[in-house]
Amino acid sequence: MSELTGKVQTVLGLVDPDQLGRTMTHEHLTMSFEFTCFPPPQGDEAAAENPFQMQHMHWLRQNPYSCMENLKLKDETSAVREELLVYRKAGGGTIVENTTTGLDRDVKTLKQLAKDTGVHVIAGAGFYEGSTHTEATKRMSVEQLTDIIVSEILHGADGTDIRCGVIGEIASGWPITESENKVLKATAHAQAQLGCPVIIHPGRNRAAPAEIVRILQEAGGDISKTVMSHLDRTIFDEGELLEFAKLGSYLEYDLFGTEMLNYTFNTEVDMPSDSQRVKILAFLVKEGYEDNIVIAHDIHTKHRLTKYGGHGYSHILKNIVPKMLTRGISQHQVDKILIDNPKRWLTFK
Ligand SMILES: CCC(=O)NCCS(=O)(=O)O
Repeated sequence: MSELTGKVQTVLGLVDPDQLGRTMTHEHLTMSFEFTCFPPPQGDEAAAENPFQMQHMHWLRQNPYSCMENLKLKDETSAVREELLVYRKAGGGTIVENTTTGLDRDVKTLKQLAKDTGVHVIAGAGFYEGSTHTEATKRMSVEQLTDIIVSEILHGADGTDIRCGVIGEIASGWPITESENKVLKATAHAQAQLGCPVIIHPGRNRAAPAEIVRILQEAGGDISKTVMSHLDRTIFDEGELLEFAKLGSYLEYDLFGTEMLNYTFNTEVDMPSDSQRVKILAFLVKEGYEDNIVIAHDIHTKHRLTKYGGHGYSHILKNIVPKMLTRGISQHQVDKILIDNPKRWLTFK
């Protein structure tokens, strides 16, 4: 038993799990994604330089990662503050903010946003994808990486006393690199010490989620306290999804609000629509996985903010929940997905 046992750790301190309310389990409130910038489609070079105006929004929705300006969510703290106030009004209580080292994590801003808006914010410990690992990170042993993650939860992140309440998003590409493998093992070791929640961003390959679960399990991780993110763009076959679900992690559909034809990160992938996402949730519920589902928007670019005509952090509460209720998911099951499952996951053992 530690002082964390039975509690949830927000950027403002420990809270009773019952205080969380409706929770988006995978969002970003401030981060940089400039390192992912892709060249625009041929002939569209000028479009990537367009100002953020209504007439350019359709292009941005189709090519979100080809406009450098779009990748600087960190410049939008005032807009995000306004959005969080709307989120509260819409019935939201908590946001899990998964920005880890490599994405320009800013826990001081998270703390200020939580104070200003009354939304519980839970910050993420650990490291993003291998391409963002510094040479020093790559040289570290699993033990050194574990110590850093544990310290971000017990003492504070980035030279502050602001403590993280979840490990992740811990990200890997495909195939998993040596450095990513060490970070995954360190994640499992830290989780075994602390009894804390973990959230994973798998590589964009259907084999990635199960491979990561295997690595975590072999290193002593607790899969029942682990969220597997981004299943919307990773596993498409229903049989494969059920095979993965049997492994016991939380199953996260977290790209609600994104509808794009050409998914630059993996052009083989047909990104589902929100209606298709709801259909998959209904399928998982029918198959008995209502206690494992969590959902979110994973906002990580500017164009998804309502300030720029995007869907914002309240889209699920305002638009997706009513749709779920018309597609065979009961209010009780919706409450499990938005309240009970996140609460159970986020509570330290
Ligand atoms: C930092 C945000 C992030 O990693 N988002 C992942 C989006 S996707 O891989 O699912 O397209």
